[in-house]
This record gives sequence, structure tokens and C-alpha cells, in this order.
Amino acid sequence: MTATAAEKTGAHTTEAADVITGARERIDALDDRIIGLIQERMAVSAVIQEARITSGGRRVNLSREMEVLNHYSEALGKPGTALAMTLLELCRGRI
Ligand SMILES: C=C(O[C@@H]1C=C(C(=O)O)C=C[C@H]1O)C(=O)O
Repeated sequence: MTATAAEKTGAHTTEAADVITGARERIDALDDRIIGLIQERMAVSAVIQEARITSGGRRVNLSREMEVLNHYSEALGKPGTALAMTLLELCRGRI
């Protein structure tokens, strides 16, 4: 059975269903870009971590991580801090 546009979107009119379907396409495209940027961030972070480890230093630099956390929390509030923590975990693993 094929779901109707209204069933798929939760809208109660075809006009609203059209708005939602179009906006969801934009969100999917934005999410693809965000994922690509996260993968790029992971690659750049790995370059830094490798350089520091190869030089005899540690993978993690907590003072820099505080700067990253503050950057996100100033822009996005408390959920920004949680987002930054997730990004840091993706980039340097769990600590
Ligand atoms: C990338 C770095 O190394 C680690 C990873 C960080 C990051 O992904 O932002 C931040 C601090 C470090 O724990 C860095 O020191 O800048």
C-alpha cells in the first residue's frame, strides 16, 4: 500500500503536504552538506592530532576543547555544548 502525501507528512491539506515535502527535500540536502562538513572536520582534526602525537605530544588538548565548546555554546546555547561534545568525540574518539 502506498502512503499518501498527507500520511507521509502528517499534514491535513494537500497545500501543507506540498510545503512540507519541499522543505524536507531542503533539509535532506542541508543534512548531506552538514555530514560532509563533519567528515571534513574529522579529517582536519586528524591531521592536527597526528602532528601532535608524532611530535611526542598527546592526542587531546583540553584547553583547545574548551575554546571549541565555548564557541558552540555562545552560538547555540546549551544544546550547542552537547553538539560540540559529540563533534569532539567524532574527531578524537572517546576520552
Ligand atoms: C584538533 C585538535 O586536537 C584535538 C581535537 C580537537 C577538535 O577536534 O577540535 C580539539 C582539541 C584536541 O583535543 C586541536 O588541538 O586543535
